[in-house]
Amino acid sequence: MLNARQLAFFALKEVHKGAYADVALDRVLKKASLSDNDRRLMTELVYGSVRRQRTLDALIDQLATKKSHKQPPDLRTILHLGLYQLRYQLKIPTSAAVNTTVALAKDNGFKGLSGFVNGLLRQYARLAEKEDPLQLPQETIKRLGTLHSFPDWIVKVWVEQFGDLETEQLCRWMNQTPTIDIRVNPLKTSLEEVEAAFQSVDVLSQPLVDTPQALRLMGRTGSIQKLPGFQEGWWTVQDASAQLVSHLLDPQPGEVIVDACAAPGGKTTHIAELMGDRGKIWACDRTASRLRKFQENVRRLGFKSIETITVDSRNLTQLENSADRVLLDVPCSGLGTLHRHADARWRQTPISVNELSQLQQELLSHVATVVKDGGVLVYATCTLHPRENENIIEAFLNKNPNWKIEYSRLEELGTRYNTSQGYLKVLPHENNMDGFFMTRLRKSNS
Ligand SMILES: C[S@@+](CC[C@H](N)C(=O)[O-])C[C@H]1O[C@@H](n2cnc3c(N)ncnc32)[C@H](O)[C@@H]1O
Repeated sequence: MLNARQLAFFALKEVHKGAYADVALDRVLKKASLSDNDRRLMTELVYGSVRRQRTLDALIDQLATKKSHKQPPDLRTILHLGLYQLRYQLKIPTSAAVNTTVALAKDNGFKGLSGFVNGLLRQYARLAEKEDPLQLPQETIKRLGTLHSFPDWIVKVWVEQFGDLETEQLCRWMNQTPTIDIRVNPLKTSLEEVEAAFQSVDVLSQPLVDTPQALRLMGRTGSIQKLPGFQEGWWTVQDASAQLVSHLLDPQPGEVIVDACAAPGGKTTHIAELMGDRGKIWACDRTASRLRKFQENVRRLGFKSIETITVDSRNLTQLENSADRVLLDVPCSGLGTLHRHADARWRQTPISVNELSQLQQELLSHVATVVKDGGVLVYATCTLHPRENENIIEAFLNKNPNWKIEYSRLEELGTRYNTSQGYLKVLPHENNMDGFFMTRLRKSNS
């Protein structure tokens, strides 16, 4: 039977061929029969090695005569696995980390290089007894990028916004294991009832400030969908900061709402809850497969007020001037949720950010035409990049003098967020929630 490290190696090979880390991990896990402990170890090794890739490569560059990118790709992956355990999995004894990595090398075509693997890992372990073996560049961006394993361009975007100190806190935060928040459906149950149901299966949870329907799960939960109340539609998994978005929209019973980028429906279903399922919600998305997932969620939660439209919302002509409120939760680079996707930091690039920013601009300028005179539009992203946030809103307001930022609702949502200039920014290192940007705009009554 294959062990957790061997399976982690298979999954990482897929990732290095271009697969998403979660997809590769799931595919390998489905075929394996591992104990819970081994599943956890494998998951940690795959996500950790992907996340810490830059730091691990820097160590190989230092400790081997051949640079990391000149090593055979599979050998580099094996070294990542070994170094990851030595550096970040301190509960694993050094001898176990080294010996299992040497065995991996032997079993996967590198018998002749097992001595090299052994030597490199033992050298790391020896140096680490005295001080951190990682040698860091002087220059701030490269230093933070190497130490915390982020590409320079992301560190630069953050240093320009938050300064060196906060960027370091943010990088550390994004390397943590993510927490899980749920949103309780008040049309079916209460926070107290869900807390008690979770307690009955030894899962602890706690309410959060500013988001009245949120519970944060504490410790191990096992498979989320098996927790009490999921099938019954009592709750939905949604980070607390994403819950703030629909509170900012503040939809009222009986209104017409358009959610222009709706799938998989986290915010649409929240809107339906806030409206008591009374009114009409048009949920639009251009990706049919994501809308199918959306419909499953709507069925589970049991809402009648939601109707879906498969459409590119840049051509949403049928709903012009029809909505009291519009939510535009655009596709974005996700720099506020990097902790949730181990490989996301390596997938995005300055070029993808430019493309997204173009799409966001087009979506905003068209979707604004769906709002009635006097109506509201909330623009939201889960990123921390001004090109997708402040710059989009500033350019829109400059071109559309009949739209203004509405400040009052921002303040009502809680004072612990950065709300300068009318933008509510959730900063993970300060608020301990996913990074988000949101703003509420109102169209004049012309
Ligand atoms: C950030 S996600 C939305 C998440 C969703 N609001 C939620 O809370 O579950 C962005 C969505 O925009 C959709 N999308 C991307 N480009 C689009 C377009 N031009 N028109 C409509 N939907 C689009 C994507 O398919 C994706 O589902």
